[in-house]
Amino acid sequence: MPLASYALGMMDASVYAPEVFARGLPSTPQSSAVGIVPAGSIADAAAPLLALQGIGLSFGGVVALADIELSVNPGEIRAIIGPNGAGKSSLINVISGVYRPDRGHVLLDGVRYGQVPTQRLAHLGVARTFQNLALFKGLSVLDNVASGLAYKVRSNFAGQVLGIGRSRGEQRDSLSRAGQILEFLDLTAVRDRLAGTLPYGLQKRVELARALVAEPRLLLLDEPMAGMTASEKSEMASFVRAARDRFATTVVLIEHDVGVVMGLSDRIAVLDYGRKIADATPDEVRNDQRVIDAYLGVASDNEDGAGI
Ligand SMILES: Nc1ncnc2c1ncn2[C@@H]1O[C@H](COP(=O)(O)OP(=O)(O)OP(=O)(O)O)[C@@H](O)[C@H]1O
Repeated sequence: MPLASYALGMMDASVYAPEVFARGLPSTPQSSAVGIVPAGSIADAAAPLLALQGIGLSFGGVVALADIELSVNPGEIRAIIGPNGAGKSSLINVISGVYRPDRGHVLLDGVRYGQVPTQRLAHLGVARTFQNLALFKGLSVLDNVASGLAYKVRSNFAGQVLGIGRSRGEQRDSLSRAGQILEFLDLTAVRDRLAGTLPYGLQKRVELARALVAEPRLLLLDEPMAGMTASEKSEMASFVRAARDRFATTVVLIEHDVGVVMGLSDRIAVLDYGRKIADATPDEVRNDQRVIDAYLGVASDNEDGAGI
């Protein structure tokens, strides 16, 4: 069985959306496929791509998020920063449908959604990477990236195993799209290597490629530069910016390296004890006394805060 078929066979192959093979994604998610609920009005052109309204989330007695409002415009690179325990991971898990908030709503293009099974997230036009690498280490780089398109495959498992009919065409399309993304992210030289044998920084870039291959409307990056060297971080920042420019993808990222965040983001939301204490441009955030007291004054004393 070809490795790509193996990867595709492990994924949800129940829904196929041929339009996503073309550049640009449909402006309305496939609500019937994912069980999302229209918010009551059709999104207008000026609406943010992502809106969080009054989000609250607690774990037992611990308030992780309190009354969070966030509005992310199409094509924006938006960072979420804050001290340890501030609520960053909780927020990205709410946006990506892993957690259902106790209060409030998440709207994508004006359409509300709640808890979404991970394999359904792609149908909303949302892709994410993970803080800890989540690649198929025993598969090639090419097959890993092609697996980012598995949710579109409509052929059945037998077709994939035998490589016949519609399945063969879908596989060819997926591998061809994966090859293009690898070229874009300067990974062609390692396309046939097993993902698990690559240096850590390259594996993080392969994860970015897998998330990008479906040209998501919203790309969520969970600490994309964690564990990287300074030069790898700056390279990754360039690729994230290039991806936004090329695919008009909106990016929301969590990142501890404040120096990288300041250089990469259009706007930055700062969390502290589950509350948003600032939401502004990098320059404004850098000079915000509340942010300095809660975070930057501390962050600049450690390695991650260098260069703010
Ligand atoms: N699954 C969970 N169960 C119980 N408490 C949790 C859970 N996840 C998060 N918390 C708590 O919610 C608060 C916010 O945590 P969260 O991980 O979202 O913060 P963070 O800003 O991502 O922190 P870090 O930078 O250390 O990753 C913390 O007090 C944390 O202990």
